[in-house]
Amino acid sequence: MKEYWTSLASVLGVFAFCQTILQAVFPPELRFATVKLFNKIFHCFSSYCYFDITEIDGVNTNELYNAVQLYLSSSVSVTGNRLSLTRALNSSAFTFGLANNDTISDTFNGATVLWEHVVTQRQSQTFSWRPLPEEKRGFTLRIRKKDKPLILNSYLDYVMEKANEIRRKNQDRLLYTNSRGGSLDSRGHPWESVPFKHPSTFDTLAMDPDKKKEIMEDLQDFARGQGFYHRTGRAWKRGYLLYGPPGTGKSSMIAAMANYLGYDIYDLELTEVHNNSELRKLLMKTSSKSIIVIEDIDCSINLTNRKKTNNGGGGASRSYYDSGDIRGGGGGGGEDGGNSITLSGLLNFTDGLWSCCGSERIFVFTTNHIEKLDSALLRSGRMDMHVFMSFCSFPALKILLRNYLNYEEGDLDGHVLKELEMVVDMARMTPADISEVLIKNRRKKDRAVVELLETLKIRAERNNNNASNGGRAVRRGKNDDEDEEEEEEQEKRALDSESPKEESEIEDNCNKVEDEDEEEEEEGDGEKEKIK
Ligand SMILES: Nc1ncnc2c1ncn2[C@@H]1O[C@H](COP(=O)(O)OP(=O)(O)OP(=O)(O)O)[C@@H](O)[C@H]1O
Ligand SMILES: [Mg+2]
Repeated sequence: MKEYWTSLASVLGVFAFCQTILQAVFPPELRFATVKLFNKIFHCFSSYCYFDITEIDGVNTNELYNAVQLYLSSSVSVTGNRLSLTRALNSSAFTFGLANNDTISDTFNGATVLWEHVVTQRQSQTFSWRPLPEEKRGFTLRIRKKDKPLILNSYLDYVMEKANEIRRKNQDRLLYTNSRGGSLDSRGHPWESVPFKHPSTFDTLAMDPDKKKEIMEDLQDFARGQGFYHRTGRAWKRGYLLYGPPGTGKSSMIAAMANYLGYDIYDLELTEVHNNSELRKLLMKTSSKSIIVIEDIDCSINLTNRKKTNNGGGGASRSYYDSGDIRGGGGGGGEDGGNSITLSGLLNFTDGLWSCCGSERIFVFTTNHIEKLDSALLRSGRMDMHVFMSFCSFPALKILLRNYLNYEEGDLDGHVLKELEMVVDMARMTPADISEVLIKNRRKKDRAVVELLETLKIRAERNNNNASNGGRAVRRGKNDDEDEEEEEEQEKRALDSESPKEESEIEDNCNKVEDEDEEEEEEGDGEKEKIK
């Protein structure tokens, strides 16, 4: 032990002697330069190079720092001994982090890198427009010099991508709205957000299973289609138009889409947007991987501009090109003089050059009255997929029975099922109406089914009577020389062909819901014949 202390004392003596010599040889003003020089010489011969990624870059937060922190959280949670734990606002998951001044190694394409989390006290408060944290934080990335091209080209991109993935997985989706009449928040952001917690999924959505599958596949193709969109020179976006009577699940479908893809929702309140340029700014502030929704599009956009030049229906697309608002059309026209958004502004929003300022975005418009929409708005490329949300069909009814009563197909009496199948189409009830009947009696399953069957039968009978009364009224209005049999045959043909059937269904429903006016039913039939 004595020997140990003696040798330690001699080492310290030598160290003190060297320090004295150094101080004598190098005056204080040269000392700093000498250390720098030694550092440089050391780095010249070292096979490593170092990159500092500081938390604050000038006055802005360095996105790469946050990304690295998140990226490392996935590997750190497995290997680290001392970890920092955080839970971000709106997040439902904990995030692990590298503790202060700790290191972790990572490999990428065969190259090994070392990350160090460097935390130091900020020496003096330098001048800044905003208060800076007391600690200076950053990551130092150590890589071999020979790996530099590989790491700089692809590793950092990979880190960013992985971090975004983790963020999406950890963070609850957000629902944004612009309902502040165009004012900005303290960060200059025009959207305000709340966590998006809608529980609707494609599993709970009551609709035709084939149609549902088609939509889910379309969404998947879109989400995985970066290469395809790039190759074909198309902006990476897709438009869906959901149309149908109220209470058929249009809003529920949007929530299911967001939950399926893990996207945020931007619910655009058009009545709060003052002009086209404001609309464009809102678009610019939306993020990728999001769904931009305009509900009840026929009610929210002022179509008077269209009507001014629209010579009575039919010429909708012509009005787009003829409209005075199109003067500034290429760049989002109409904003120069007006203080309201125009149809051309909306078209540019969905399809103009500015619509590609982000990527991987879905536009969803909903309406109860597709016939009121301008054909320019409906064309492919803007609204790529038109989804008719119809009255409750038998397959959809089975989904509702499963959702609300926990009934699987085999649980119900075969005879009851057959009866339900027979009346459900004729009843033309919306899933919302049927849900209400089921919710009311959800504690007494048998009663729920009996009451549902009764309601369906009553509605079916009423519709049947209405149809036969309406049919008679139409026939009364026809010229005497028209052959009745031929008329009936034409009606049958119209019902057989799919899309006119859907259109007539909406109109029939609207007539029923709004005023059940016989005259409107006549108009509906006239319209149906136009489509034919
Ligand atoms: N297809 C459906 N599947 C499951 N539930 C549905 C469906 N349609 C409607 N519902 C139920 O009815 C309620 C209203 O539906 P939703 O708001 O989606 O209808 P909507 O078509 O958007 O109506 P509106 O045109 O009035 O906006 C929902 O909360 C949901 O519970
Ligand atoms: Mg809705």
